[in-house]
Amino acid sequence: MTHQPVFRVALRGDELLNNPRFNKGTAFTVTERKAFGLTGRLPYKVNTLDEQCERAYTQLQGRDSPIAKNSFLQSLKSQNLVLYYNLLTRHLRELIPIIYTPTEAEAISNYSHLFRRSEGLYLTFPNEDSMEEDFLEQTKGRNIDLIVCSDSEAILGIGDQGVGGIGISSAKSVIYSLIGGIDPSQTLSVVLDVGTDNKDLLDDDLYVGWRQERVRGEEYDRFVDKFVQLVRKHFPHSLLHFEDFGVSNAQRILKRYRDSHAVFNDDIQGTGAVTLSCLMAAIGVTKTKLSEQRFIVYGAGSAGLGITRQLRDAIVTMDSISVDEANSLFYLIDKHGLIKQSLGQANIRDDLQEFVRSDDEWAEVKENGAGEIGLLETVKKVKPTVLIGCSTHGGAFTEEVVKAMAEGCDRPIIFPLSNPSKLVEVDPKDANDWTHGKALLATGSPFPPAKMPNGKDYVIAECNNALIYPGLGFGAIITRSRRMTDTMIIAGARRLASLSPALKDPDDALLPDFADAPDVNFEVAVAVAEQAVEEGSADVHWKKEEAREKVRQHLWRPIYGEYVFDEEHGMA
Ligand SMILES: NC(=O)c1ccc[n+]([C@@H]2O[C@H](COP(=O)([O-])OP(=O)(O)OC[C@H]3O[C@@H](n4cnc5c(N)ncnc54)[C@H](O)[C@@H]3O)[C@@H](O)[C@H]2O)c1
Ligand SMILES: O=C(O)C[C@H](O)C(=O)O
Ligand SMILES: [Mg+2]
Repeated sequence: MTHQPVFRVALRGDELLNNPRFNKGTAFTVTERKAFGLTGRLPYKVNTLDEQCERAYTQLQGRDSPIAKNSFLQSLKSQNLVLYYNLLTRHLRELIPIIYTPTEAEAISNYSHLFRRSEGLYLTFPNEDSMEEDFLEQTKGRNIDLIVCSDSEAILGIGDQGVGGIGISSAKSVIYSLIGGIDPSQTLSVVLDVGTDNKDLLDDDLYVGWRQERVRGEEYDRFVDKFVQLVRKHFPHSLLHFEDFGVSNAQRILKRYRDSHAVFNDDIQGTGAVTLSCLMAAIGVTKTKLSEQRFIVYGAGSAGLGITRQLRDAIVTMDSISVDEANSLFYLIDKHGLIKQSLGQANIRDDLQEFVRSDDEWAEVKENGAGEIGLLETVKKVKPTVLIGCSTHGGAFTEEVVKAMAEGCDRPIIFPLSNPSKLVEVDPKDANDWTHGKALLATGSPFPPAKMPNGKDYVIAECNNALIYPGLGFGAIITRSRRMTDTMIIAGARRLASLSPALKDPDDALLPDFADAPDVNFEVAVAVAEQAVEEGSADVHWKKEEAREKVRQHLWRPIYGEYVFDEEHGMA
C-alpha cells in the first residue's frame, strides 16, 4: 500500500474546494471535513480515489468527440489535480492523444472560443513593465523546478496560434508530471504573447490575446531576455523548456542561453534525441552502421535541423568519422527543394550552411545543377536509406516517392514525423503496403498498427519527443544541473534506444509503447542524472551510483495526502 503523506494546509471551506492542488472533493475524510469547514459543503458519502476515477471515467465516456473529452479533462484539471492525473495514469494510452497530440492542436486553434478558465502565466508584450510582479504573483509560495514556455509562432504543424500557445506549454507540462513524475505544483506553463501574424485571429473579435501583429527584432529579444533573466534570478536551478518557437528564434535563443542556464528546446533537442533512439533501433534491425546510411530530411525547420545535427553528431562520435564526412550523408529539402548552392546564400538560413549541397552533384539532373530539385528527383539519385519528414506537408511522401525509395534499398527507414495526424507525410499503413511490409516506420502522432503481408500486425512506433523529454528534464532537474549538455541528451537517447522492442523482435515496434512511457522515462532520467554527475554538470553531493535511488525518491505520484489544518504554517 502506498504511504499517505501528511500535509499542513492553511485553506478552509470554499477556498480549499476551489484550489485544484489541494481539493479532494468527495474524498475528504470525515475528520478533514470537520477540521476544514467542509461538512455542510459536501454530500455525505466519502469516496475513495478509485471510486472518483470510476465516476470521472464514466462521465468522460459520455463525451462523444476527442475535443469534448479534452474539454472535460481540462475542466477536471482545474478542479482536482490528483484525480486528473490519477485518471490519466489509469488510461494512459487512451487519454494521452486526448490531452496531447493530436487533439490538443484542435483545442489550441480554438482557444479563444473554448476559453473558460485561465491557467499558467500570460506574459503579454504591452505589460512588459509589470513582468516581474506578474511572475512573482503567479509563483508565490512555490518552488518552481520546471518552466515550459512558448511564443506560439510554430505550434505543432499548425503555425502561429497567438495566446492559444499556452495550451502547448500546459500540455507539455502535464506530460512532464504524468510520464516524468515531476510534481505539477513545481511546474509553470508560460505563454509569451508578443502578438500574432495569424490573420484569422487578428480578425476575430473573440480573440482573447493581444490583437496586434507579432513584435520582432530588438523589442522581441528584449522581452524574451527579460523573461529569461527573471527565471535565472528567481529559480536558478530550474529547467527552462522552450516549445514551438519559430525556427529562426528557436535556434538563436537556444544558442544564446544554453551556457548560462539549463535551457532545452524540445523541437530541436527532444526531437533530435527521440529520432536518434528510433534510428538506432532501426539500424539494429537492418544490421548496418549509422555512417552507412544516406539521409533525406524533408522540412529543414527546428525539428529537421535538430534531427540532422543530432544524427550527425552521433555518427561522428559512434563511427569515428569526420564532421565533413558525416555532413555529406545528409540531403535537406525545404520549400524550395533541395538545399543546394544555386538557392543563393541569401535564401539559405545561416544554421543550414554546413548542409548545403554542391550544384555539381546535380549536373546530370538539371543543367549546370541549377533549378529546383524536388523530393522524388532527390530520392531517385541519392537512393536514401532513411527518409525523415518534418515539413508539415501532409501526404508529401507519395506512392511514387516511397516506391522509388524501396527500389534503392532493402529496408527503407521512413519516419513521417509531422503532427498533428492529418499533416503526416505518409500514412504508415500506405507506406507499409507500398513496400510490402519492408519499411521500418515511425510517426510523430499515434497511428493504428499496419498489416504485414503475413497477416501479422506491425506496431507503428510513436517517435514523439514526449517519449524522451520528460526523462531528460527530470534528469537535469534532480541533479540541479545548470546546463543541459549534449552529452546528457545523448545518454538519455542511448538509454531509450536500448529499450526498443525491435531489439528483441525485428518485427516489433522501433520504440516502446506510450503505455510504458513512465518506466521508459524513469530509465532516461537515471541515464541523464548519471551522466550529469559524472561529467560535473550536476550541482549535488551524491554519487553517480545513487542516481537511480534519487530519481525514485523524487517521483511525484497522484495520490491524496492526509491534511492537518495549520493556519499559521500550512500551505495555501
Ligand atoms: N514527432 C515529433 O516529436 C515532432 C517534434 C517537433 C516537430 N514535429 C513536427 O514537425 C513539423 C515541423 O515542426 P518544426 O517545429 O520543425 O516547424 P518549423 O516551422 O520550424 O519547420 C517546418 C519546415 O518545413 C518547411 N516546409 C514547409 N512546407 C514545406 C514543403 N511543402 N516542402 C518542404 N518543406 C516545407 C518550412 O519551410 C520549415 O523550414 C510539425 O508538423 C511538427 O508538429 C514533430
Ligand atoms: O507536440 C508534439 O506532439 C511534438 C512536437 O513538439 C511538435 O511540435 O509536434
Ligand atoms: Mg513542439
